[in-house]
Amino acid sequence: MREKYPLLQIIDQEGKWLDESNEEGLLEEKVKQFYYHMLRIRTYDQKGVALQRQGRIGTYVPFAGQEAAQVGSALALGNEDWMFPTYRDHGASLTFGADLDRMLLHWNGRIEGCLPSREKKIMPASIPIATHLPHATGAAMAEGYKGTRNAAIAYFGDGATSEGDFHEGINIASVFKAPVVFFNQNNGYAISLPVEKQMNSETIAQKAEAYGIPGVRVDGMDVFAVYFAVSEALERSRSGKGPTLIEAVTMRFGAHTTADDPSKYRDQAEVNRIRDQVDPLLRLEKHMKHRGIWEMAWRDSIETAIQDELEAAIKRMETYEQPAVSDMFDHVFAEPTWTIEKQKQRILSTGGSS
Ligand SMILES: Cc1ncc(C[n+]2csc(CCOP(=O)(O)OP(=O)(O)O)c2C)c(N)n1
Ligand SMILES: [Mg+2]
Repeated sequence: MREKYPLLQIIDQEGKWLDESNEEGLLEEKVKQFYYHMLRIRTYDQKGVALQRQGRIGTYVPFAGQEAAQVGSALALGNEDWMFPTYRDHGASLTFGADLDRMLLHWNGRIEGCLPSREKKIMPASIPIATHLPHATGAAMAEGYKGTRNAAIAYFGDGATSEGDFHEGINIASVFKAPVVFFNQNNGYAISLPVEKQMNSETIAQKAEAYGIPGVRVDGMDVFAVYFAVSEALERSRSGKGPTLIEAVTMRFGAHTTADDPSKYRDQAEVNRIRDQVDPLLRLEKHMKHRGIWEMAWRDSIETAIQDELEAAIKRMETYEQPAVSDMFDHVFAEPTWTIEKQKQRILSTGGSS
């Protein structure tokens, strides 16, 4: 099956074009945009882990290693498209236009963080695995009924492919030719479970066959390959041909979440050893050097701007108004039940401090 679903790559590990005819491929500006967003979300991710370790935010979900998959896919989207991310895809959400302040409030456990953007159609991160795939199909079908050319993208991991919602979401999208792209990031693990124990299929892309849709396997560490694969799938869906299943083969460098210790189930020293060889940012940097479009001064200037942006946002998060303890009862049901109301009144009568 690996022969049938070969890994799509545009640049090799050393950043060189695999097919010389691509030379003229992407404009310098676009390449710099890829690098900028990958550096921005990596810096944000490093801060996220540090903030959690310092007790300044709650549990955090790192995505280092998956930047090319998240940036390449998000930048392929059109302004009016829908994004359905998981808890690990905040890098993709930020790249697509999620509000940084809201994202930080999300990690800080604030209700305001639940809606990532007011402008873009970015759904709140799905914590339940795969439940958002049928939602993405529904949003895409609605766009189809309205006769727009807008599409939806659903992000999900290798573990999500074992869920019933994966099957339901893709099957109905295929039957109705919904304009949706199913974007899988195969990072090799569902928490501690390696993908070989998750499924007997050699690839995730081949699962597309069961639904009668195209399956594409792409190197998730190659931002160009991801960008082209997702752009092509989106174009296909916009022209009424239905969904595509994309498997981006990637790697998570860190823990599943800050509450996880990966050394319990994988050789973390080995991950750290090969990290630099497979790092998507270093690969893009090498590519830019080959093309003669790498400037250290430019790299330093964007890094400073990113650091400043993040520090200012973190400051705003930390001075953000504290929620009242009784607020927790306001978001349980649209109309509170009498038990919820009673508990709320009890808290309020103690001054909201118990
Ligand atoms: C319906 C459901 N079942 C179980 C869980 C617990 N859980 C949280 S993350 C996770 C693993 C998901 O792995 P994968 O789909 O590969 O995504 P990754 O975390 O690697 O990005 C599981 C089982 C959940 N959140 N939702
Ligand atoms: Mg996974």
